Amino acid sequence: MTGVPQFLIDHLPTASATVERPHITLTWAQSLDSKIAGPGGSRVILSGPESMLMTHWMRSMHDSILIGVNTLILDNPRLQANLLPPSLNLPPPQPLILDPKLRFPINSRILNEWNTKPDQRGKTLRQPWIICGDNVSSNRISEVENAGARVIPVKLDKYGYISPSSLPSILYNLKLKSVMIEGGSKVLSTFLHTQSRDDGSKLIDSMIVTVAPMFIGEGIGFIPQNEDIGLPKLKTVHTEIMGKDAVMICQVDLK
Ligand SMILES: NC(=O)C1=CN([C@@H]2O[C@H](COP(=O)(O)OP(=O)(O)OC[C@H]3O[C@@H](n4cnc5c(N)ncnc54)[C@H](OP(=O)(O)O)[C@@H]3O)[C@@H](O)[C@H]2O)C=CC1
Ligand SMILES: Nc1nc(O)c(N)c(N[C@@H]2O[C@H](COP(=O)(O)O)[C@@H](O)[C@H]2O)n1
Repeated sequence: MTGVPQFLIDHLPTASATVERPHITLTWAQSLDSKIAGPGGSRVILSGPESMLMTHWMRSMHDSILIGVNTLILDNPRLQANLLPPSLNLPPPQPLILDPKLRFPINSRILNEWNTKPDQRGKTLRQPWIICGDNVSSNRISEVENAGARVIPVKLDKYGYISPSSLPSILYNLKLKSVMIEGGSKVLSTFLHTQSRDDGSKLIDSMIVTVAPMFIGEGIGFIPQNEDIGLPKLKTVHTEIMGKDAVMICQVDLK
């Protein structure tokens, strides 16, 4: 694979997204028994080399990558498109963390790399942006900002979360045209249970799922147990075999 996989060009129209109507992609990698991590949330390598590279192409096709704070704490991910050739000089995606209580660990890898590799800023790295509740203390916000991250306080919903339906307006304010939501389980669940944006249009534009031919058994499901009622109807727009894995592109079917 020397360039963006053709099926992503054909079925992931992020290039035509606008700040006024940002494109929202929901994506994850799962086992055949629908697990995204092992016991206690331990990280599992599900994607083979081909689908992992495809995931990094997907990252580079979006303005931003979003995860929940638990994924940040458990996986300590890099959230870069670092598997792609550096010679392409592709702009790095903006890391966004949904973190209502601002539990953000200031020793996280995304912040450490931002602070210790100033020459890579804007090349392979962007400053971590943390979206928290507007009830977080100013002392805590200063602590995280002084450590080098940007903190964006927003109104929380009745569950104490960043409301999925309000994400488009948050992206609009941040001038981001697209976001790739990578998980984890709780974030995938609240977004899958929310059909529309505050303006009434469809929330999720694309859903891309890598299915790895393995069973995990005990582990973390793609959504938490007992949250599988009320999930949306889907239609498959494309499937692709990538090495050992199958990649499905679906859309929410509002009909
Ligand atoms: N295989 C894959 O593709 C992936 C696997 N994972 C795995 O997922 C696991 C983590 O998932 P999980 O524990 O569910 O945590 P999440 O990463 O989904 O984070 C959940 C937390 O995010 C905060 N939050 C803010 N807004 C929302 C919202 N709208 N909906 C949900 N949460 C919100 C809350 O923080 P607070 O509690 O502070 O209020 C919540 O508890 C890890 O084990 C990781 O390895 C993660 C990504 C991809
Ligand atoms: N596509 C995919 N395949 C897997 O097998 C995975 N375990 C994940 N996990 C997600 O990727 C993040 C790690 O990213 P970095 O490589 O550190 O940049 C992890 O936090 C999950 O969001 N994804």
